[in-house]
Amino acid sequence: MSEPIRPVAAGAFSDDERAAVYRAIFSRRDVRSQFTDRPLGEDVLMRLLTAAHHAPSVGFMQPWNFIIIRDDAVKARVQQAFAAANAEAEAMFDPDRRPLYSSLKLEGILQAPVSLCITCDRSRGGPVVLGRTHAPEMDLYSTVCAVQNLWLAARAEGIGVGWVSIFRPGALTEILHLPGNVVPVAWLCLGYVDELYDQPELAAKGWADRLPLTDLIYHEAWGRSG
Ligand SMILES: Cc1cc2c(cc1C)N(C[C@H](O)[C@H](O)[C@H](O)COP(=O)(O)O)c1[nH]c(=O)[nH]c(=O)c1N2
Repeated sequence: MSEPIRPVAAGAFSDDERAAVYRAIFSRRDVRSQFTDRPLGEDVLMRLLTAAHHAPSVGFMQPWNFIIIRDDAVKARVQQAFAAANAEAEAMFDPDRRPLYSSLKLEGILQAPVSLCITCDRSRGGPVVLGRTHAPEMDLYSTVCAVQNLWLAARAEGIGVGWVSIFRPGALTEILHLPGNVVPVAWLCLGYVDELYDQPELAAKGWADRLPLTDLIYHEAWGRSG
């Protein structure tokens, strides 16, 4: 049943509102080690999940599920899965970069009070989904939009989020008993933070710098700068 369309004003936000949106975008960080012990309640978690659930999705497919993990035993298994994959990853970097890589903390799975696995159900909506017929990966992209909504809402709530992706294929599927049609898109560590880096931690620690935006903009076709 479709509802009648009720238009809402679509003008620019007030200066303060706009500043708040950009502040969330620019001060959002990937958090690995600054989590405090402050418990994360159900109310705020539901606000974050509601923000995620309002993300755009291909054909309005809403392919996501949110698996909330508070159990230390499950977190411990995931942390072990990280450690196994991270040891492999470390060995793949050039020897001259390896010491720096080893010094980086790349997850806070056991420190964060709550973890969240955001999944993508690739079969939701059936085999033909508006906008996805020629590009099946659009459901995965939609799920990433949900992650980003949550990440920004969390920043506004004073909650840090850390995305951990250093897992062997199938590790999260096995630990979380995911069915075959469901892909684990993001393992997110969540917890209140008192402080954040003022720049990406990987930049602060000399791993990578932010690329100049002007180098990334082309006009009309690939490679044509203004
Ligand atoms: C898809 C994906 C996957 C990962 C990440 C991000 C994204 C988007 N990031 C966080 C990443 O390192 C971080 O976003 C960048 O370094 C930029 O820093 P800020 O997010 O601005 O703090 C990340 N960080 C980390 O320490 N371990 C990880 O496994 C991952 N995995």
